[in-house]
Amino acid sequence: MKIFTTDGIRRIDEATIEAENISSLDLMERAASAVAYEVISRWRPSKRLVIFAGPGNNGGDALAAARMLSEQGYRSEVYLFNIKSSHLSPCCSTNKDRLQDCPNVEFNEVVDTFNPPELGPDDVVLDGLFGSGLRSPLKGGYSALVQYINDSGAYTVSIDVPSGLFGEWNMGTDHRNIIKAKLTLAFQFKRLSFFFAENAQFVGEVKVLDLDMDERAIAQVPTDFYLIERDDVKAALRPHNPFINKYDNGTVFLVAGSYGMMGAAVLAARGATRAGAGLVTVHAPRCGFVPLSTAVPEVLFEADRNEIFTTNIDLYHKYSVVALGPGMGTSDETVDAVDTFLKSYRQPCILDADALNCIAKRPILLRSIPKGSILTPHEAEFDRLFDLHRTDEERLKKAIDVSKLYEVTIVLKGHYTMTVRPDGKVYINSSGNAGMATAGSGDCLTGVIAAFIAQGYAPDWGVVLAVYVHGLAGDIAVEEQGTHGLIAPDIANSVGRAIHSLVKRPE
Ligand SMILES: NC(=O)C1=CN([C@@H]2O[C@H](COP(=O)(O)OP(=O)(O)OC[C@H]3O[C@@H](n4cnc5c(N)ncnc54)[C@H](OP(=O)(O)O)[C@@H]3O)[C@@H](O)[C@H]2O)[C@@H](O)CC1
Ligand SMILES: Nc1ncnc2c1ncn2[C@@H]1O[C@H](COP(=O)(O)OP(=O)(O)O)[C@@H](O)[C@H]1O
Ligand SMILES: [K+]
Repeated sequence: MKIFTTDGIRRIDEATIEAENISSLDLMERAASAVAYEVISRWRPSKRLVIFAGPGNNGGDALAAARMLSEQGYRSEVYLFNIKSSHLSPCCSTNKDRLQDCPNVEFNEVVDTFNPPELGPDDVVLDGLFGSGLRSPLKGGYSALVQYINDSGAYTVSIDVPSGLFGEWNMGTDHRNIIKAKLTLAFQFKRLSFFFAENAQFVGEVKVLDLDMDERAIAQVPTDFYLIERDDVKAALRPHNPFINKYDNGTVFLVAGSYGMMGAAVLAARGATRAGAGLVTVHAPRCGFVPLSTAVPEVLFEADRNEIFTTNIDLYHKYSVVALGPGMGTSDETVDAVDTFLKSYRQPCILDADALNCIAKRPILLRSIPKGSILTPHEAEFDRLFDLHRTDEERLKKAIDVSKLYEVTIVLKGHYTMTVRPDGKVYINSSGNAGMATAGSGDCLTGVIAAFIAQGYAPDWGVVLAVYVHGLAGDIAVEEQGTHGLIAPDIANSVGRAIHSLVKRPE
């Protein structure tokens, strides 16, 4: 699913109006009736409803919803903010007029002074102050109003977006000036800002309301942001050819593990084999031989010269894909080995965990990363490489820049893992759960990504599929273990089932 910018959504609104030969007011009726329906399906008419409407079309939606709710027997107190009678948008103005004779509506137009109503936790607030037309962070009286609503404890339902929140970037906006919705009723599309952890406190539960926007415009309006969902992955996964042999499924060379961290190598290897790699070789220090051959007997072991950490990454065979990092440690000798490897290996590779930490210890190595490589940092690893970032938004912006600069794909791991490609496209993952915040789950992901690329999926798309599959494996495993009990081996062992549930069976 495409995630559009505010500008893109405006273009789709306009295209819908033109294609269907309707007016903005008609589209607003559609939007408002979807909002009213949500209110009716959640609360009884006796619920106290306080509606705040701004001067633009977001306010128009709120006024139209008040009228529709009144027709269904809901009482509401409505506050329309038309400060100094400046101007209402035409649709807002028409809906103000239409509201005048409605029963059950206590209408107040705030022109200069605002006497706030008493609000408490038993009340429902409908927030139609500002939507996608917000031009700058709220301040002054609006800021005070937002804080008043937030402090009241009322159940706040935001129309389209929480007022004060921009659809994309919110750097520099004081968080006190944004409505904290319990429920956001987004028109047709989620917004990019909804996916950043720092904004979860504003958007609350998100429900997307289908306004039946013009399909052609949705297909044609460009965007750089995509939400990856089950159907996208299902359409892309290939079933096995019955005559396949293991080499057709690709070979993975995994450099992972060190004394005390062999579990990381085990999890990465298990992720790779369960995701369908034909043959997996693990290069690890000698101390890894017994744990690896016991825990994952299906993989080959290649011993480093050193007993406890990796010091020499030599490739004696050609592999479909090479992945470095899980549990490797960052001893000086390992940093040297990563350095030598990056300067001699010219194929794209996968760099995770300690491979990234080694590069962070010697940042000049960033320039030696083969073009087309895939980096899979969690937020601390990313910040070690590219400076400290306070928010997911800042981190994503930086990832977009460095992905272009170094021509690498960056998988920013988190609740919504974002895969950032050098062409500026960002793929937001929708699978996975909080139970996956457990040691080793990222190691498993490295193996899954390696396996997808080894099997011949184009790396830039294979990585997106692998991230989804890994999250789905977590979702399958959490059904049995719950979020508290989930551990990384559960995820690795569910990867096969995840793929099995997605692959189309041959007819
Ligand atoms: N397009 C369609 O067909 C449909 C659109 N729909 C709905 O329309 C919404 C977008 O409506 P919109 O474009 O009118 O913008 P909106 O968010 O109401 O705000 C604009 C007003 O706020 C003011 N203002 C802005 N920033 C401010 C600030 N910092 N501080 C103070 N004031 C500020 C701004 O003032 P101005 O900049 O003009 O001076 C203007 O008066 C969208 O989210 C959805 O809910 C649906 O009905 C479906 C059909
Ligand atoms: N709250 C969460 N919701 C969804 N997925 C999560 C959550 N927390 C972590 N994950 C996923 O689990 C993995 C954790 O990776 P990472 O932090 O590298 O783990 P480790 O280093 O212990 O192997 C990532 O794929 C991440 O997207
Ligand atoms: K709003």
